[in-house]
Amino acid sequence: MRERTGDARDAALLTPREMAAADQATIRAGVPGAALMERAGAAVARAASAMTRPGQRIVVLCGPGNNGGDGFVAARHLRNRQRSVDVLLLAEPERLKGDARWAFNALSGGWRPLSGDVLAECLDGAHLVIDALFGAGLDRPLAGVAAEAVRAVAVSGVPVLSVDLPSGVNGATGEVLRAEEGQGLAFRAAATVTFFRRKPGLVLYPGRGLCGKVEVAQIGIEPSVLDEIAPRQWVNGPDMWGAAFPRVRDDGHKYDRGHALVLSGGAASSGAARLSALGALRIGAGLVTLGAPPSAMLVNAAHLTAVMLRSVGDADALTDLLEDRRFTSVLAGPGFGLGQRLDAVLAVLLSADRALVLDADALTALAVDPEGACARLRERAAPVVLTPHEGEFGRLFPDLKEQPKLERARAAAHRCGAIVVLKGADTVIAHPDGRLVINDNGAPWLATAGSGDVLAGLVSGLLAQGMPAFEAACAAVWIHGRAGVRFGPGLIAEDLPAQVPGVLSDLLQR
Ligand SMILES: NC(=O)C1=CN([C@@H]2O[C@H](COP(=O)(O)OP(=O)(O)OC[C@H]3O[C@@H](n4cnc5c(N)ncnc54)[C@H](O)[C@@H]3O)[C@@H](O)[C@H]2O)[C@@H](O)CC1
Ligand SMILES: [K+]
Repeated sequence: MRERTGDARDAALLTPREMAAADQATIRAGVPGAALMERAGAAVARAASAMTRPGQRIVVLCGPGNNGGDGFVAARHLRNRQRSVDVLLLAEPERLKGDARWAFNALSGGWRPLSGDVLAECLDGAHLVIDALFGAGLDRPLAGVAAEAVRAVAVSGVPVLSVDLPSGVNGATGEVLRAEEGQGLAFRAAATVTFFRRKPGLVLYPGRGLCGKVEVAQIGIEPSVLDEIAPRQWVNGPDMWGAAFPRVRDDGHKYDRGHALVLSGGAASSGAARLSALGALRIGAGLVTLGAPPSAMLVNAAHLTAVMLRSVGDADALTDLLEDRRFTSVLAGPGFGLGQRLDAVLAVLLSADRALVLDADALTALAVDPEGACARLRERAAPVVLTPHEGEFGRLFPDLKEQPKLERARAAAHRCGAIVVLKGADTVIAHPDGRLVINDNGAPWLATAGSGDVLAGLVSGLLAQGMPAFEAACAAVWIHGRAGVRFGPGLIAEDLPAQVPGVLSDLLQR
């Protein structure tokens, strides 16, 4: 693995507001807005050319703003490439402004107003639709002719290439804008050409499911503008955490690689903690001990080999065990079972000066008193990583439930001073200081019983090795995703730890 973290600026995700600031900074530095639009439109035309052959028909839907401007430029280039292009305009031409007006004039005619009838006529026999209705400037749900166009294109089955974002998708949140009543509407694109950097709305669902294959085109914006804009969200990848990843020393000892303690529930649900323990061991913790109640000692002993086993019947036993300073991280929650033992164990853990991962039942137990839990978490000096899925998150932060995913995760991390891993197909990892990473390498078959237990174990295994908590959480989520992709369909949680070595050796070769 690379010694240095790569340029995290490559992984930055820009909200529409940040993207507008990047455009403006570039324009202030002397690059005309029309030059940016020309490159943007040309990139769209290249992508559209690759999706069609000369002589084929392309319908370009152009909106009233600069997204439409990109569409005019693309249409001009595509005509030069011998495509037959219908430009349908969702605005009075005299209302076009600035760069969009320039691009419209440069098209020199050959357009029609967008209406249901004209669109139906154009879609018949068309090979591609370019969606240049709305991009970063979308500020209300699609309605009227635009909404009809989305429906008609969907019914036609003609593939869509979206410019910047599928119209209807909020670039900051990935949500489809919808009126108070009723469903939201957005294009479902086969591909999207976006500019300079990806947008959160292309990485978060439902936007991620609507944008198809995403190409990021460079249009002449210098990466140095990011220093000024200072975006606070990135897409997950080794560039974000590679430099902090634990390195195995040639002359190292197992105790140099940390000792993770994983707490098990009762006999019938002890499998979850074993999955976590295997995850922790596979990701490189030098030692892993499973702390089980007496009733679960036999079953755990029968199933464990490299993982050590200790009896931890109650809070006192845990306190005694933690006297051993060599335990460097503790994980509680998977399969633990709610009740007195968990409450007592949590009380010990919240005041213990060890890196902590709280998952599953531990999160449910904290949700009995969310405010008190956050206050206690905030007081801790050692790092905490919380790994809730949506249900657990909703119980722990009930007032945040309705907010968009990024804002929810950010607010929760800030409130409890913990790293929050909000799990899902688009897992978000939030730092209390506002930094946020979105994961995009998962596979649908990772949504299987016990998968989250392995993930919690991976986090605790990295924490045990002293990796900073935010980086550890991001790395664990990414490696977990990659492990799932590597195994493929049919995956069960038991398969995940065994995939970790392969993922690690790929990483080492980067
Ligand atoms: N110089 C620049 O700023 C550049 C901008 N670029 C393009 O410009 C886009 C952003 O342009 P704009 O800020 O003009 O925004 P848009 O073109 O996305 O749309 C803004 C316009 O649409 C209207 N509108 C928003 N939602 C609507 C709805 N649901 N129904 C009807 N009308 C609606 C707004 O009132 C406004 O008139 C980017 O997505 C990108 O495609 C690129 O050309 C690169 C350069
Ligand atoms: K669009």
